[in-house]
Amino acid sequence: MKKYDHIMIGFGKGSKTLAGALASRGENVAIIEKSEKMFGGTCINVACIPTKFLENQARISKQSGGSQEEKSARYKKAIQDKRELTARLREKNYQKGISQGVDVILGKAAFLDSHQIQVTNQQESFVLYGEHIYINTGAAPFIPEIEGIKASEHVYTSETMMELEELPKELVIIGGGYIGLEFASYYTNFGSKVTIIQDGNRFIPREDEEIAQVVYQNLTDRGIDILFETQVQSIADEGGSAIVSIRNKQGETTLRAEAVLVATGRRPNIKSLNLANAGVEVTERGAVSVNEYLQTSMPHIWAMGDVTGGLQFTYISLDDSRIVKSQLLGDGSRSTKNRGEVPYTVFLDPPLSRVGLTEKQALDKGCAIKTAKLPVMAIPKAQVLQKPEGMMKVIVEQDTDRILGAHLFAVESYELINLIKLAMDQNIPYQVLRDSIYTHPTMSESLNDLFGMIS
Ligand SMILES: Cc1cc2nc3c(=O)[nH]c(=O)nc-3n(C[C@H](O)[C@H](O)[C@H](O)COP(=O)(O)OP(=O)(O)OC[C@H]3O[C@@H](n4cnc5c(N)ncnc54)[C@H](O)[C@@H]3O)c2cc1C
Ligand SMILES: NC(=O)c1ccc[n+]([C@@H]2O[C@H](COP(=O)([O-])OP(=O)(O)OC[C@H]3O[C@@H](n4cnc5c(N)ncnc54)[C@H](O)[C@@H]3O)[C@@H](O)[C@H]2O)c1
Repeated sequence: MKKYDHIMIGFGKGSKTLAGALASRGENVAIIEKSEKMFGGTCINVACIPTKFLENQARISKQSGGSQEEKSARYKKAIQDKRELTARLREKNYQKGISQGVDVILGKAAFLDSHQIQVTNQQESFVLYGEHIYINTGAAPFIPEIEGIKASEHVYTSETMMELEELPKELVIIGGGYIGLEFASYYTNFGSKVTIIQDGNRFIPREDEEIAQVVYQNLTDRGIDILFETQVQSIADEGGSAIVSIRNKQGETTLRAEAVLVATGRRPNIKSLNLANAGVEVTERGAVSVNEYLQTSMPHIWAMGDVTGGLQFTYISLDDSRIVKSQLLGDGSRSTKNRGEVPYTVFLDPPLSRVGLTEKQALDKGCAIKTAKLPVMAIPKAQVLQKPEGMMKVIVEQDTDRILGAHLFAVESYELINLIKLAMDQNIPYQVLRDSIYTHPTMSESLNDLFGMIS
């Protein structure tokens, strides 16, 4: 039986980063990955990178306009180019692992006990021994129990949707979360007619209410229909389309769509791991149970990324690897409690970026606050970019002048939000951002005006 100092299960962001760091120090490291199409993990193959490539292509296509045939041709080309991009990145990730001295092993991993892992691929099945083990198996789409959902040929997940070469004329999206809204935005720009079905009664309920209202208005102005408190009863194929039967307060009706995207959340990938054999505990919600140092119930086994049931972002998996690395190679002080603010962006057009508290959250915590709002149309760079839609809002603590939250529904906000995160982490008072010199014309300079409106 081959023995390793470190075995990573899953070729995710956390694994590949940690594996490289350990291997470069002469440690004996293996990554086990179940699919050769997933070398490098979810992000580069079927998630962040391909979706953001399509997001960009969709905006370019929208600007080009033209007939439905031209739009469909551009869409098809974008899907093909996306495939090339992911193949290139996959190969690059594989080669990087190898060149760092990491053994990349193809096969599905399952625990036999707390150190021995059974690896099974199409050719063989064998056992490896790991002194230290890291679970980084990610998450998979949750598919709700809806009649006909599995049988329909027109139902997709985010992953399979990005392999669809024909631009759907009508797209129905089940779920109005990150994936649902992003795909709604891309496919609208490509030229599809999009309807989002949401089970709840509020639009992006975790977001600041005022900003959510502006985003909602923007999406509906772009022609996206959003149905609330609506249940999908069944899906049935008919004449090259899916017939989606829905029910809400208005009664029952059907929607016809060439494609139906299921975007109802992603659940940790633990099923095939046989965690019980290793004595690794699982949470009630089916994630690997970890403490703030990402240690599982077994002292030599850690978990990183989506499988821990926390925030599902690539940069969280990356930061998880820093937390584990700090225990293995550093002073062990880094933890999920001191990693700082976690910003995020929903890649709409314009993007919605956020860090920190909403106004309501700040008030509920009993904070005395000051707020400021700036319409994006007032920002010169937004006019230059011909993207004047949106709104920026910040929340500042009355007594300390600390920034508590920022909600930027604005072009290029995915860059700007990281600057505000830095200020928040470093306890920099809002006046510093207000009075800073920024290059012109940029979206950053809007911080002069935005924070200048705090009184
Ligand atoms: C459509 C979409 C768009 C997204 N966009 C963004 C974005 O813009 N920005 C962002 O930060 N995040 C985004 N995310 C989230 C991001 O992709 C994930 O949070 C991130 O990829 C999780 O990485 P990870 O390290 O947890 O594991 P993953 O990268 O998911 O890697 C897990 C790996 O484990 C393998 N595996 C599973 N089980 C086994 C087993 N038993 N044996 C061996 N191997 C196994 C899997 O095949 C997989 O390759 C997006 C997600 C989706 C679905
Ligand atoms: N830009 C980014 O960083 C980015 C982009 C895409 C995805 N992601 C990550 O991927 C994860 C998964 O995204 P997601 O959109 O699948 O999940 P999500 O949890 O963000 O949203 C799921 C939505 O589906 C709704 N829903 C659930 N069941 C339903 C049903 N039967 N009918 C109608 N609506 C239903 C929920 O109310 C919710 O609004 C996110 O948590 C996010 O972290 C990140």
